Amino acid sequence: MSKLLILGAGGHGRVVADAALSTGNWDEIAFLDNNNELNDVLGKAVVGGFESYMDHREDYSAAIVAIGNNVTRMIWLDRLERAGYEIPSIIHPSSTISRFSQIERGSVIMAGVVVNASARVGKGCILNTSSSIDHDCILENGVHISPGVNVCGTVHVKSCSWLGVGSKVLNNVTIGFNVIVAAGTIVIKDIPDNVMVAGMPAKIKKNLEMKSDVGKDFFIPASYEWERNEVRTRSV
Ligand SMILES: CC(=O)SCCNC(=O)CCNC(=O)[C@H](O)C(C)(C)COP(=O)(O)OP(=O)(O)OC[C@H]1O[C@@H](n2cnc3c(N)ncnc32)[C@H](O)[C@@H]1OP(=O)(O)O
Repeated sequence: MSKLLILGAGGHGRVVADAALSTGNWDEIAFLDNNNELNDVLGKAVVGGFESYMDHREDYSAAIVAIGNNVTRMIWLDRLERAGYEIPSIIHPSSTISRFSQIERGSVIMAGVVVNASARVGKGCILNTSSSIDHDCILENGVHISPGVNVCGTVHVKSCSWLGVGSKVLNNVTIGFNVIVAAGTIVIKDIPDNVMVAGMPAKIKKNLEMKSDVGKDFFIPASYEWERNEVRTRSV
């Protein structure tokens, strides 16, 4: 029997649960959430707070993190992996994912998403509703692509960056680590690490700090420093 534990029973957690149920891959789903007023979400049990994750290891073989904040999501994903949970990727059946793309564990792909050939999506990413990731793109770990975003071919988005709703990225651009691309922005040139950009074309609006004790290396394991040539020749 396949049982999935979802960390986070908020709006994003409900969408992840819905996508997981749509796959037909899970016999049972339950949530962990720190809101102790939640007992039942979408008719599924909330079986404890986040910190109780070790207690459920025997009952639930697989777990996924449904937390919107990129850094927090990656930290919890790491804890679950270390605890021995299987970390699946959840891919909504109405998405169109190229057989020549690669999706790493812990990533969730919502309804209406398109991922084209030779794209590579790292660990713990969110590809939100009706976004598109075109050929040869590299999304490193912990990236969030918001609803309606279009990423053209051969774009590289580094770890923990967030592309806001409806933003668009032109071909061959690199977006740095821990970047926020504001809603509706058009990115036409490379963006450095740790900034928020907005506008058409994108301009830097502010510098950002990584609000976490863990260093940048935590988010970019060597295995995810992908070479573009390797991406073009790999298939699932
Ligand atoms: C399923 C789901 O719901 S997934 C979630 C999807 N939601 C989103 O994608 C929301 C994205 N959020 C945004 O775009 C927000 O505007 C944020 C996160 C960028 C705001 O970040 P903040 O750091 O709070 O920025 P702040 O509001 O201080 O604005 C800083 C500057 O950027 C500008 N700015 C902020 N957002 C935008 C935007 N979308 N377009 C143009 N300019 C913008 C502000 O006007 C301000 O400009 P100024 O300094 O010239 O006055």
